[in-house]
Amino acid sequence: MGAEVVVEGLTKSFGRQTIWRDVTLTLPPGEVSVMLGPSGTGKSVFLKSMIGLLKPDRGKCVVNGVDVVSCSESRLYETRKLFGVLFQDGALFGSMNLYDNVAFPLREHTRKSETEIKRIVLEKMDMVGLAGAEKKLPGEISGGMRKRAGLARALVLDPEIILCDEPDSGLDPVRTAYISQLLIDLNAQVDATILIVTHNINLARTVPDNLGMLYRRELVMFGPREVLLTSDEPAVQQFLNGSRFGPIGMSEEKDVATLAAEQELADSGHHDGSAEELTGVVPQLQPTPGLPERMGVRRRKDRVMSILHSLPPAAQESIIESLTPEDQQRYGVRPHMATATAAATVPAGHRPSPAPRPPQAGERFQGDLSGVAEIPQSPWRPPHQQGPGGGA
Ligand SMILES: Nc1ncnc2c1ncn2[C@@H]1O[C@H](COP(=O)(O)OP(=O)(O)OP(=O)(O)O)[C@@H](O)[C@H]1O
Repeated sequence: MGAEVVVEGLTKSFGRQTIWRDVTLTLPPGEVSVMLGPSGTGKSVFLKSMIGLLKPDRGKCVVNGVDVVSCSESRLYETRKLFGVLFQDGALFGSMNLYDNVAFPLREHTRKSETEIKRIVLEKMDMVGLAGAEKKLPGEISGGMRKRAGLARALVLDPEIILCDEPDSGLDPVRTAYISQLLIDLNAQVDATILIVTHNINLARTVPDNLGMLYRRELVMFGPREVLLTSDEPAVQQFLNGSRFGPIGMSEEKDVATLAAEQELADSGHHDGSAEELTGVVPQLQPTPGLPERMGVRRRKDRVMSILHSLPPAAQESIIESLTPEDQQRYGVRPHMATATAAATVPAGHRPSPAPRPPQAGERFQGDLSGVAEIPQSPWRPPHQQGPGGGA
């Protein structure tokens, strides 16, 4: 199973420019998470900070008990071996064929024989659908194949955590769908913790177990995918719909006058440029038939049900609806109970419309929804309730 990554109060500036501040989140072991955010919000900087390539000003990023922000160079070197990274452009060596590119970390960081290296390289190239392409040079293959080769290279040291920087960049929608499926299939096979940064909405809607968004130098939210996908936060809705109308502007947030002018345009029927008004939670991608079941999904179910009462009602409903009738019975929940409970706890005339604001990073939903779910014996506890060494 992949490692848990606990990020606490992480803050990063370049000179006087704060990129993001007080980022706090936990990547649950073996689950797939996506970090969304408009261009330039510091998603790549976040990934680089997690592996110690950039030094945050404050905060922690703890992996297997080691804080990569403050640890010694030698511990950082060791801890980095737990990570496999797919950089935005694949970061392949142009003069080496794919075989040598994928073999590179093994030759660099291990003492394995060439026979053993060959076995591993061929296995990983097969996993990413590149069997037979070993002799090709990066310049001779498509962008999608370069991403796959980058992923194969990220896998050779059997990482516990895989970081993917915009795996969809430069790919058409069909190739993006293939790479999305590949990421789910890889997670099913290796059970690694995966964090993907992207601004691709389709990937964000269909791939992850958890979704977060960086915006205005902060983590707007991070949690089970249903929280962000049912959020009525204007910046989140605008981003998910790829709309010009909303608080996110061309290069920064908009002022009140611009927002009012936009509202007038919208009211007069002007189209906002978005392709479609998608709302809600679409089904998550499943591993290709024949591959193992994703263990992360099983663990996530117990984990999410243990925090269900802290989530906004719309997210709760979506989670409850995604359960089988047997699971609903096992957890003691039924459809519509979250919204009914929420409505019952708010005085008539003061009902939230349409749903209360979802919890921000580090903030809990304020409604009285305790007792919505009864959790059977589950080893998972939120990080702040864990003792030393606690985990899933
Ligand atoms: N080494 C650096 N020195 C100074 N500024 C930097 C450095 N690296 C990144 N930045 C700045 O940090 C900000 C965030 O950059 P980053 O590449 O992380 O954004 P992003 O969210 O990944 O964007 P995109 O989605 O376009 O890839 C940008 O303003 C960038 O110019």
